[in-house]
Amino acid sequence: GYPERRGHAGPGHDPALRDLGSGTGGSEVPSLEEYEDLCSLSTLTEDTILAALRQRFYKHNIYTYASGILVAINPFKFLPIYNPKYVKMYNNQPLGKLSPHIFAVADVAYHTMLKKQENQCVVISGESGSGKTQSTNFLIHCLTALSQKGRSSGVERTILGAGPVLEVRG
Ligand SMILES: Nc1ncnc2c1ncn2[C@@H]1O[C@H](COP(=O)(O)OP(=O)(O)OP(=O)(O)O)[C@@H](O)[C@H]1O
Repeated sequence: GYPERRGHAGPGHDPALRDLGSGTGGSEVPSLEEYEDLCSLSTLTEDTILAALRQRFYKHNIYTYASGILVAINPFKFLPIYNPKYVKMYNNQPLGKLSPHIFAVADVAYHTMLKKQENQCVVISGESGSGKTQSTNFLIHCLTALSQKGRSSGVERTILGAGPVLEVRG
């Protein structure tokens, strides 16, 4: 499990990341039924999983963990959760300590690579239009931001530029 996993998240946790982009100004009381990790659900059925994801999505929390897997629901609109502040916030944090986020996955892959000196792999799957390319871009953005070299060498632009070519080639 996660070293500092919160599991069932109640009100008052991690105020910096609660209900991002919901426009409620934080005045809305978070529901006790809001789970950041689907493994914390007491009853695990398709219905309870979808209900938990739906409830989070309505509050603009598009990311939810299923243990070490990140479930992302395409919001089809801009959410202000990808700026450098968030790269910094997730830097060197154990998975599950902060709210679920694609930057948390990137950060864990990056730091595990450094620690173990082994290549890491992030598998992104989903149906067409679900946000795989966008998620890949966010991952690369975070990885290059975490790497000092990435910032000066323009490697993010180079990798992102290669994406469409690779997609065309299947
Ligand atoms: N996290 C996100 N925030 C905002 N918009 C998003 C996000 N993820 C996806 N989108 C929107 O959804 C659209 C489709 O996403 P994307 O192209 O990443 O899907 P895909 O899974 O790669 O699709 P395909 O398999 O057809 O290539 C994007 O152009 C973008 O407008």
